[in-house]
Amino acid sequence: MSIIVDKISYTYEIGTGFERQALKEVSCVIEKGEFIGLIGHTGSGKSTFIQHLNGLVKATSGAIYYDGEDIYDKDFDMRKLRSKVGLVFQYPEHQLFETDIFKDVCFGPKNLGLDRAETELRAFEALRLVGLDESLYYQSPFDLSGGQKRRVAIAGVLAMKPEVLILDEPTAGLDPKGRDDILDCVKKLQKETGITVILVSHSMEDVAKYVDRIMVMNDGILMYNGTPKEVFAHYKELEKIGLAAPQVTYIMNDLKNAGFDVDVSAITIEEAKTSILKALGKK
Ligand SMILES: Nc1ncnc2c1ncn2[C@@H]1O[C@H](COP(=O)(O)OP(=O)(O)OP(=O)(O)O)[C@@H](O)[C@H]1O
Repeated sequence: MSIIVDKISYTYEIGTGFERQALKEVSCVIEKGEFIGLIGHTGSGKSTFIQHLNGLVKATSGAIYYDGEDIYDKDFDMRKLRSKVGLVFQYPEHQLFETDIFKDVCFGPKNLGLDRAETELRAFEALRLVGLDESLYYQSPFDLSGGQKRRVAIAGVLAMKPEVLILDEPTAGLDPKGRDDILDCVKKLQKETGITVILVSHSMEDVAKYVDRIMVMNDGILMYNGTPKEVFAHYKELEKIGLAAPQVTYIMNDLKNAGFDVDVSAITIEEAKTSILKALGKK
C-alpha cells in the first residue's frame, strides 16, 4: 500500500461569492504501516484533505495515486478505494444506531456482501482490537461511556479490513484519561495489525508521543512534513500559526538558552528527564 498525493488543490463553492480555496498544491507520500499525525488549527484544511484520500471529495486540480493507480482514472474502482481507506469521522458515536454493539460492528462487513460467518468473525476481531470487553458486545451502544462508544465506532470501520485507518479528531470531547486510552488503543492496534494510521488533531501535545511523522497544515498548505523532532524544531514558527509544540520542547529550549547542555529534541518527559540529569552530571 502506498498513496502518492501530487499537488492537489481544492476550492469549495467555485464560482459563487463563497468561493474558498481549502487546499493549495498539497503533495506527500504515505507508506504502508506509517502512523501519521495530521495537525492544523481550525479551518486549515485537514478534513478536506482526508476526504480526498478515500475519494469522497475530488481535487479541483492535481492527482492521487493509490498503489500506483490514478484514482481519478475513469476505470478506477472508487468503491474498492472506500473500503481500503477507512474514515472515522468526528464524533463517530453519533452514527451508532443498531440495538446492540455487535450488530453495529457487523453492519459494514454485511453491507460488503460477506456471509454471516465471515461478518461475525470480522466483528469479533475488530472488537477485540479496540479492547472492548466481551461482556458488552450484546448491550445497547447507548449505555456505554463516550470513550467506549467511540471504540465501537472505530471497530465498525476496522471490520471492513481497511489498509488505511483515518481518524478525524478521535479524542474530541473526551477527558484526559479517555484521550490517553483511545490513543493507546489506536497505537496498540496499529502495531498489532501493521495498518497505516492517519490521526487528525489540532494538538501537537496529544499526538507527539504516538506518531512517526507529523504533517502540519496551515491555511490549505502542507507547511511541515517530518518526524516529530524535525517538526518541533520549528516551534517558534508553529507558535506564529497558533500551534504550540509540546511543553517539553519549551522547557528544553529554555534550559539550553540558560546555558544547560540539554537535548532540545527530547519529546517525552522520560527523554527530557534523562537529558537533564545527564546535563547535571548525574546518572
Ligand atoms: N462545505 C464547505 N463549503 C464551503 N467551505 C468549506 C466547506 N467545508 C470547509 N470549508 C472551508 O474550507 C476550509 C478548510 O476547512 P476544513 O474543514 O478542511 O478544515 P479543518 O482543518 O478540518 O478544520 P476543523 O479542525 O475545524 O475540522 C475552511 O476555511 C472552511 O471554512
